[in-house]
Amino acid sequence: MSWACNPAVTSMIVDSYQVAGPLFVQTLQTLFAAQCALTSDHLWPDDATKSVLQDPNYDFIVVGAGSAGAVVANRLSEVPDWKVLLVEAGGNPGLTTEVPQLFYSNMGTSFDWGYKTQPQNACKSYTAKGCAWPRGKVLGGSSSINGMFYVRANKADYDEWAADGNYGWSYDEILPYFMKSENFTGEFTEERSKYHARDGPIHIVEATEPNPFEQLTIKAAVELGLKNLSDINGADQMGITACQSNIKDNYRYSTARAFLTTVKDRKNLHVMKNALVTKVLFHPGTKSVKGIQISKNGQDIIVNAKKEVILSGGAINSPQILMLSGIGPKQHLEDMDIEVIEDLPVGENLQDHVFSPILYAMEADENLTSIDAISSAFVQYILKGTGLLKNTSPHRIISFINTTHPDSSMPDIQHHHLVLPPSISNMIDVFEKHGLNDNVYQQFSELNKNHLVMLVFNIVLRPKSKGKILLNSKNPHEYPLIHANYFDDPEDIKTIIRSMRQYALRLGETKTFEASGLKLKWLKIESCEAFEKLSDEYLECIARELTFSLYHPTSTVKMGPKTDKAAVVDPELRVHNVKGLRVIDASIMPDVVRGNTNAPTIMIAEKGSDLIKEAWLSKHTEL
Ligand SMILES: Cc1cc2nc3c(=O)[nH]c(=O)nc-3n(C[C@H](O)[C@H](O)[C@H](O)COP(=O)(O)OP(=O)(O)OC[C@H]3O[C@@H](n4cnc5c(N)ncnc54)[C@H](O)[C@@H]3O)c2cc1C
Repeated sequence: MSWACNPAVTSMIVDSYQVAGPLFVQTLQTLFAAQCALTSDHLWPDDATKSVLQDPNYDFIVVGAGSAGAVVANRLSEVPDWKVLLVEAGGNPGLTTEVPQLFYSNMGTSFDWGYKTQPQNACKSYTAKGCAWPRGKVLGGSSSINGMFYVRANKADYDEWAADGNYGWSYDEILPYFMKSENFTGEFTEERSKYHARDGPIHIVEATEPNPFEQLTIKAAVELGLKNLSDINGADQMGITACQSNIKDNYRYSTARAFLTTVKDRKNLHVMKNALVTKVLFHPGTKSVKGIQISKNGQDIIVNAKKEVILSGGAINSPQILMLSGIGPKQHLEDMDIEVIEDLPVGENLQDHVFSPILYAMEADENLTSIDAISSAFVQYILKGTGLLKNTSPHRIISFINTTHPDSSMPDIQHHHLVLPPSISNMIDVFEKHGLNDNVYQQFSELNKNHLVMLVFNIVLRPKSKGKILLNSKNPHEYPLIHANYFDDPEDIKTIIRSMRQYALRLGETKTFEASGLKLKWLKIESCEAFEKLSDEYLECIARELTFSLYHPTSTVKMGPKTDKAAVVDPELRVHNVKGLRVIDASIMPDVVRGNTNAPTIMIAEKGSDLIKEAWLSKHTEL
């Protein structure tokens, strides 16, 4: 039982705070009640360490209970004869992961691996000279800390995968797998039924009750010629929309909720938590997988897989585990003193959605985010399930444009619009959490004191720059090195500047923005002051200083046929030339998709699970 559900503990804490006044006490009680209702341990699968130690033999072992791994573990354990072990480095979700509006507050907590990129000619305004890369370390993985935007990306993404020799991955072939996991709760028209389904485990809601800032952003974008889309996951992706989200009854619907709580009592599914998988083990002298090694509480535990090991550790950790196990670039493994099992380009081809924001601000009431306002928002949320905490409004607006071929059905730029009420640091300190340096942070805080700030993200959807993941050492507890290589290819800078000029900067010229009082603002960045304001050089300088990740790293374990020298797994997600090992997560995307990556990762997991069933049961499951 979570301590928040233990009345003896909570009343002792509440009593000791009586002196702080009734509102504070009420807030505390509300928080405890909320934590208990939303995240009590009884919701999540029990830890199976004892059972694993008693009998460390499974048919399938899934590594990582994230967006993909939770799905794979669920789908494989649908087969009653298969004994499945799911191993996760993190533990149960908590209050801040489950309340939608608090999504940003998980950064830098124990729910976040807290990665940083290596210093480079970008992310320059950060104290650490590297960009922050949050990743979920908790059941549900990054789906438990993400922004819950439900976006399937562009049809052409998947048709390109198929055209490159990845049979079975064209849009028409993968659409049923998106629909398989979906429980769409919005209006269900005939057109919608071509793309959406209502029988899957993940609840998808439409963005109802638009906030005034969401409405004005759409209105301004329409003034600029963008189409107002009714379904971002329907026939057309080009335009602007208030995005669908994976939320149910006002709380986050992560893959842990959708795929693990629902089957937590399944006898043939064991979940081991707070356990780090350190390597994949092979039968001596072969390339055939024997099992895995796990580190838990300082103890090494070996577990055997009779059929397969599936890595679902995500785009940073899956390549790390592969390399620690001897699968990776030969020279790099030798440099790390690791015995080479198979020479493959693991960790290369790293792609991410990089962005730089343009700022707008308007004077606004500081009390919006006062402690009192936040306390009453909590009370409202818990008692009635209403108010600002129940969803991600006013941040739900996204748009897609093509900056070189305006009529194309494939975007090269995506925009998010983050709306930060005055003194947001009372609630979520986005800039501080990213580790921006004092100069930038102080200016932002000063502006945000009595101004609402809107950040318009200019996101490069198909970066030409590619990075790589390398081991720092052969110690599995040491973080790998992330070379993001943002803007290595000058085309990416040109694309971001086109987005700023064609969209972000032009928003300020619309009648809608002018009437709203939102005005363009620049933070003063020393190194950019030498350039003429608004010149290409100035905008490039801003992009290299104020660089952010949209947290979409992919493609480090690239899927492709044997003829593709950059590929690590085949179109059935099996590691090339190795027996009994698949990778199923965001790392297998041949190229990052043109949109947010969570729904595509869940689709990959649905299809990957079916490929495993097909291989071992010689038949497809019903779709
Ligand atoms: C802050 C944030 C916001 C985002 N917002 C959105 C959004 O709104 N919409 C969207 O579509 N996408 C969003 N994304 C991206 C999306 O969530 C990811 O692309 C997706 O979750 C990746 O899924 P995955 O299964 O590949 O990895 P993950 O979901 O990260 O899962 C990997 C799991 O493996 C575990 N693991 C790793 N290594 C080991 C090990 N050695 N041993 C045991 N366990 C291990 C991890 O702890 C984790 O639980 C966001 C991501 C972040 C971080």
